[in-house]
Amino acid sequence: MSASPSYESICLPIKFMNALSRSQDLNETLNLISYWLPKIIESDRASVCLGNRPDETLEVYALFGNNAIKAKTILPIHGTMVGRVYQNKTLEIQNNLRKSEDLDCKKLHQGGLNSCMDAPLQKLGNCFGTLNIGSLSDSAYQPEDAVMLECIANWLANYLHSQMEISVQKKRAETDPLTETSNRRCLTTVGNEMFSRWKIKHQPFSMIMIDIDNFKRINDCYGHNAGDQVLINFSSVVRQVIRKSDHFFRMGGEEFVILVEGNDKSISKYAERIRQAVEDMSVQYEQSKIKITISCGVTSVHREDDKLECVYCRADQALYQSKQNGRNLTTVI
Ligand SMILES: Nc1nc2c(ncn2[C@@H]2O[C@H](COP(=O)(O)OP(=O)(O)OP(=O)(O)O)[C@@H](O)[C@H]2O)c(=O)[nH]1
Repeated sequence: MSASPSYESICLPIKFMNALSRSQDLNETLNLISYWLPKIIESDRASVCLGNRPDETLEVYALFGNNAIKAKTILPIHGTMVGRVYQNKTLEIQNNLRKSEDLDCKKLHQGGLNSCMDAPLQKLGNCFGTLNIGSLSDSAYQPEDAVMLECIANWLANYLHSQMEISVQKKRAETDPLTETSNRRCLTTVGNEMFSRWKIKHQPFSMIMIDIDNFKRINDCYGHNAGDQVLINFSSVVRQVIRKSDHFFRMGGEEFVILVEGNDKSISKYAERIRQAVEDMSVQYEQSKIKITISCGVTSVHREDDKLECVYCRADQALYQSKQNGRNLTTVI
């Protein structure tokens, strides 16, 4: 390493400070941190890990530089240096990675690194992640570097923690608690964004509106809890059939919407696949096996549509026709 940083001061790039204070998004903040950290403490790799409490794992959320452990990698807490730092809430330095028995250190060494240092990210005494750097050099990190990383981690933990809180609350506000699908409020946001992209960039999209058939009978026959279980299982089956790029919403009651990006000519076949998957499923509730069917209304955005509601109304009309024609059907308008 070149000149050692001093114990008394840290030099922070103004561009980093400005970008950090402007960032309103957790991912953007994580990426900013991993991008700028090697410029503050000389390193060949920087990453941020966030803890996943129920799973006892850590996920690499952002990464810059050497790719020895890739972003999105899930690391166990036990048997890793990063896990120990997370659990003990104490910074660690490993200046000879080839000698380490820790899983993450071995991976870093296989990827060409020789030293690493991890610091806990803490708020109110709780550790929620780690800030990590790595170097190609042997014995890269000295006690003064540890003082710096710890200080930076404590300072950044405030930003990260408040943004994590905001993103949890945002997710909660946009999620239906029963089925864990996005809710109607989220449909308005995502739908209007897709509609703007259609108007400005001519990127088309389609809407599939779904309504469970004779759902009232299920509640009447088996009880409200059974009805809830049907809604949960139905949502899970739909999530298995749709693609990652699709957006799935619960409008309320037993009515759902899927927004599909792009100009999918086979959208009716796609809706049929969903309808068939639901027809094939059965919900075990106490001693009963409950079968359900759905009706679908499908439409794509048209040139003459001047707002999202036009698409919504057409999908609703198509759904109405499916109901009128006997249910368990898909209608395209
Ligand atoms: N269990 C349960 N039932 C719900 C929930 N939300 C709405 N419902 C019930 O869903 C039923 C919907 O009934 P209807 O609107 O008459 O529709 P349907 O029986 O599915 O009939 P069609 O749509 O015409 O096929 C009502 O009895 C609502 O009380 C929920 O979260 N859980």
